[in-house]
Amino acid sequence: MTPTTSLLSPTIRIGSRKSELALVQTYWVQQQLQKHFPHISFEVEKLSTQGDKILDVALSKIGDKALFTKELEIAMLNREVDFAVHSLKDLPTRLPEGLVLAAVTERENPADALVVHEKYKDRQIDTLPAGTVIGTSSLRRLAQLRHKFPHLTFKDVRGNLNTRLAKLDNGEYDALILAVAGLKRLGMDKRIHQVLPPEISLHAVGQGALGIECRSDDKKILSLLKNIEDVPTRICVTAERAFLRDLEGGCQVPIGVNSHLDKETLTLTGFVASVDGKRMLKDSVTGSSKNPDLLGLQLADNLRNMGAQEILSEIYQTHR
Ligand SMILES: NCc1[nH]cc(CCC(=O)O)c1CC(=O)O
Repeated sequence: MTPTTSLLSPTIRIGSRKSELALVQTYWVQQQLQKHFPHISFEVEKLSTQGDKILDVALSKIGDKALFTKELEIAMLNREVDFAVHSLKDLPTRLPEGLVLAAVTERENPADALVVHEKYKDRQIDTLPAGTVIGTSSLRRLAQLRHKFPHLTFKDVRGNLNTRLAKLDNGEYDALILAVAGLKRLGMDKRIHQVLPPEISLHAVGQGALGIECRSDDKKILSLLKNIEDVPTRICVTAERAFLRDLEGGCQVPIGVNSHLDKETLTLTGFVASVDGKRMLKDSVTGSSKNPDLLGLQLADNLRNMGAQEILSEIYQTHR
């Protein structure tokens, strides 16, 4: 593609959250675009979202799913920024009128990682002693780990990655479950003690991928962003997001996925669980990668037929 640029082309403004991880991700996107379009100038506008401000409330108790994205979306609709870079897993499956998921970049390892306090450096997730205090703020991680390891103790943890790791090191927690992707992007690979396999932890929808959102009528930005789209990642996350969109209701729910693309064949695995981890419904579907939405909907249907709706309705009643 030939860069559409001239001396008169205005600076393109990229919206980002202010957190260290968000900025690393946004600067990476800026750099990729800069390689494709050396004559365009890109600048990063740092905005604070509700999720960056409310740090003392459990994420599962804050109803708003657009916690980490709303302020950026308002800025796009107000034409204060041209597009926004998100961790795709923080981007709601339904976007506001006038905005689209313009590009999805190549996914980092989407798995969850176990990070341990020094005193457990010789243990793995399945050899941690009873009562070990695990920090997580995700109902998905909580339900899956309670299901497999009911003898462990779980405690909510909030704050950015550095804050969480400090709370681990000072003994407030014995271990944390964090995304491999976030740790890697911040250069903290060394803190990854164990990458949890899908049999233990299915990841969040979109985990490990970046989602870039822009105004649906902005043809110039849409075509610019297509240059950094990763097609295999787009196929996987399209199936994952269709699955979640079809099942989720008004609040955070214990839902996880795994997708595997082999040439033209996509396999999507997903679960819905009760928060206590006692009921766990899991299934897989396989089909053509040409219609990933369909696979997501099929998997949601299968889980509903297995009784997912009952679990979800209970969660909506008690967590509201
Ligand atoms: N909700 C927090 C969040 N949003 C995105 C990431 C990093 C991983 C990713 O890009 O999926 C994290 C941290 C975590 O889950 O440990």
